[in-house]
Amino acid sequence: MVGLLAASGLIPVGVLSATRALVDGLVHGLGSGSLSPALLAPLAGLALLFALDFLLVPWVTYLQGVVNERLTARVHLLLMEKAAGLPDLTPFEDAGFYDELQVLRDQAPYQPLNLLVFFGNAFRGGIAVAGVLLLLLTLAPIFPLLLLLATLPQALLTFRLQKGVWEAVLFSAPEARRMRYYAEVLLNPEAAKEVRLFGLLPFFRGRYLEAFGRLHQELRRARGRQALGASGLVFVSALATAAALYLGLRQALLGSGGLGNLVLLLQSVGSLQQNLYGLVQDGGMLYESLLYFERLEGFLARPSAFAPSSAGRSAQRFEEIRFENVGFSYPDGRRALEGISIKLRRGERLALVGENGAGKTTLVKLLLRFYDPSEGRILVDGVDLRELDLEAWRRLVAAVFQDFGRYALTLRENIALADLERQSDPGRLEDAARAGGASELLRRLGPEALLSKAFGGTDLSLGEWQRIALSRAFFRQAEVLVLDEPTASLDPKEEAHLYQRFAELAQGKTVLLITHRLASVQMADRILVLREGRLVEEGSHQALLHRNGLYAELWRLQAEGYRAN
Ligand SMILES: Nc1ncnc2c1ncn2[C@@H]1O[C@H](COP(=O)(O)OP(=O)(O)OP(=O)(O)O)[C@@H](O)[C@H]1O
Repeated sequence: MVGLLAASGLIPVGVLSATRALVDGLVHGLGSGSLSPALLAPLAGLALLFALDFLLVPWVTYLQGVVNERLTARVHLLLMEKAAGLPDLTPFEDAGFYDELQVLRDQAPYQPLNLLVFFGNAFRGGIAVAGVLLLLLTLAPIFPLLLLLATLPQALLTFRLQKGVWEAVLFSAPEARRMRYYAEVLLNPEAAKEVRLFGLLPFFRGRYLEAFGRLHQELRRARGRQALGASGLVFVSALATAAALYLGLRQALLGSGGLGNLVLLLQSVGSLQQNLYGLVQDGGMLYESLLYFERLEGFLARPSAFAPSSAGRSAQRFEEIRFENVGFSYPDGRRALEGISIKLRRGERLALVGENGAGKTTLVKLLLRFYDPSEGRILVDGVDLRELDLEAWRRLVAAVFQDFGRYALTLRENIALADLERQSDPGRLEDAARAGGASELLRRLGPEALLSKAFGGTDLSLGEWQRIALSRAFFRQAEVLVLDEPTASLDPKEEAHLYQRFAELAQGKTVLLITHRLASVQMADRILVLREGRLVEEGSHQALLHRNGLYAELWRLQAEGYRAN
């Protein structure tokens, strides 16, 4: 590609010198009535050069296309590997991280192409400019100097201002992100029902326009500065061009240079201006692309807050997990847990109960080491979780999260994601589906049913998706089973079924069950009651009822609802 670009950069120089030879030959043979060989050679040369120009363009485009596709895929892969490869969730708490990721992701489809196209153009333009200047040097050194004066300051200024526009784009990243979000609310199916019911189109449209107004103003200012600055230099440019043309004309009139030289000079002014200006434009865009790749590099080099995990001890099984005076604040300062000390023995079934925002999910997030505690420590058989091999530790755990994933994959894949090494084990798939209450679904749709409307498959109800999520957790035969509101979307029959099967399903596993349905916690060996991040009660169902505290109050409230009639 570089070779082809260099060749095409030399074409304008070839055209200029062939034109000069043509004009000189013409002057020489004027009146002879025949085509002399001195005319034929430049003529053929010109024809060849034009043809070559045509020939090179599609090949350069072809190569740029091929390299672009690969480069774009590579950039996306690097972003995916970085974002999903970070072991913790802390980066997602940081608006700067989001911004950075969004800018990098939004521009990933075109910055690689920009890099290639603008590098190509700038490279070709650079060669053309250098060639034309060298050619002018054969007339007299003053000519390239004057023409440079006519064009270079303008070019440099434009380049400097282009940087301003790019910085404005970066600066306005949060606005651009908001615009994108408002548009997505209206364009994506998730909010389609509420958008229609509540008539939200004008609201989100208005929000979009507000964000657009701010972004647009910023960009317009930067662009205005660019245009204004460039017009300021127009006099310098005109004077230098006039001087060069005057000198050339005088030389021609004095007979010290042929007519060919004058034509060369006239054409060079146009060619230089065009090429140099193009060079600046392309150089500016190239600079922008390079800034993108610089940011990408910075993002990829972003260190993780976590120490490398694979260096740690690899837990295969455990006897006891202990929270020692654990406290945790989210990176935005929100206090979520305070002074938690609990012990969880192998095979024990623990229920976590408490009002919304009490810290139940946060506790699980710490157990899975999505975050590290702000105070205290979590010990697995006496070893700090931070010193364990993180991957090995997580392999011991299966979980159904409140916001479980719904993947646009087949039913089988949706379940087998929890243990991809066993994904082609049909017996295991059936067992997991049975455990999670998805047997009937599996039978009705078949394992290869695609669960996505967007890709031409089918969709499920929320409760059916929850059964899939449960089956996924059971597919991974883990030591620890975390269930965060696992029955929130299940019908009463399936919920009852699940808890009837619970003893069998949880056999040999250590279970952490978070639920607001207190009827289901009775099967736990022990119940922990959290309130505002603190552990306020602990014991069996009976013991807690007896105690007549928060648990008993919540229990009575729920029981009354059922007893009312
Ligand atoms: N990413 C976050 N950043 C800041 N604060 C958060 C974040 N996630 C949760 N919180 C806050 O931490 C506290 C505990 O939240 P958590 O999700 O653990 O509650 P929970 O007991 O699971 O509640 P629920 O019953 O509603 O699921 C809440 O006050 C919540 O607002």
